[in-house]
Amino acid sequence: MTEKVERDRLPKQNDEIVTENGRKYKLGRALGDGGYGVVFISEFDNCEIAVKTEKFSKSQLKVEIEVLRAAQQMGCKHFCSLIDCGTKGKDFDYLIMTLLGKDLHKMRCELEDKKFSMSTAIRAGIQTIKACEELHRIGFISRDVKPGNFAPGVKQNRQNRIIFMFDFGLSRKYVDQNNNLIPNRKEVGWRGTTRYGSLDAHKRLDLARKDDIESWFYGLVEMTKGTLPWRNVTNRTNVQKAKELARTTTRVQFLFETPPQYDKILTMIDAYTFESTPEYSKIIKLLNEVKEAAAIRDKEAWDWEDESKSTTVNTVSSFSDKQNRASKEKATK
Ligand SMILES: Nc1ncnc2c1ncn2[C@@H]1O[C@H](COP(=O)(O)OP(=O)(O)OP(=O)(O)O)[C@@H](O)[C@H]1O
Repeated sequence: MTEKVERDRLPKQNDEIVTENGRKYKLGRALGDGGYGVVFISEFDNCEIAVKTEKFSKSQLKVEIEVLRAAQQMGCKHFCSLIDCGTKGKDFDYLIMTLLGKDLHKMRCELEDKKFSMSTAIRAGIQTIKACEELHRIGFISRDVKPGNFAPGVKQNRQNRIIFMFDFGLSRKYVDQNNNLIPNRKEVGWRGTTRYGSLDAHKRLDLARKDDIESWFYGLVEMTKGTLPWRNVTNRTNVQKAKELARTTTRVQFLFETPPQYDKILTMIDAYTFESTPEYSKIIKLLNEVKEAAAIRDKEAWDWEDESKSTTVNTVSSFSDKQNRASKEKATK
């Protein structure tokens, strides 16, 4: 009788990961549940760090490692440092990186009125588009830009004023070795998270830098207003329709109580094509105009640092397709 080979076993709290060169990481509590894995807290050199693990056969960590390596080489500001990485047999892959705080989606949902102050929304908007610009500069697109994939760093590392981009499981190179754009592959299928997906993502088209910026814009509006018109719509085609209407019939409601600069930014984004280089500086300039008009200063506390504003409740995130697929798989097991 052949013995059944066990594989795809994720580690648990209190397990130890021993790397190829003998470093040991004792896993603490789980910080988050990803699509096919778990992120744990751990310690290295007396510093708290994060350990992302993914099932061996489903692992997307290779591309994440590529992104973090490239970001490190190019001195990017809005990315975690890659501390270690490896594979444990046929069980799981792991990636060890800088610890971050709670993501912007969780942080917003924990606020009393579920929306950020203009000061936090604008400053988070500027930092998150800068993170997208850095990702694009190193040759990758995210294809899953959303507030849930950005988080501030932690005080321990003096990074609590910086917002980081994380989760590159759906990322892809958009340029080749010679830095030429990879040609449009036209129809390739859905990628990303329904709530923040670009119109071209809904059309299942190949995505480009402009799609990351369109998703970033939906996140900006949500952080500012606390909601998006398609928040409670589950059917993807109806979400697409709502996004299309937000350009025409419902544009005024969509952008109601947002600064007039947001309207200009949306017009700019909608003019982009697959090949366009988004005008990051122009968009940041418009956001800086909002900052100046409202006398917002960089030193101000973030909303989540202000205890009077926070209610700590459990939040339901907007799940990516990877997470949805993984939970369905779990449920059918
Ligand atoms: N460096 C980090 N520091 C602290 N927490 C983290 C870190 N990286 C990830 N997390 C937490 O773990 C959760 C899952 O991480 P991540 O989004 O990278 O996993 P994923 O499997 O790619 O998830 P998804 O299915 O959303 O694509 C995050 O929502 C976050 O709460």
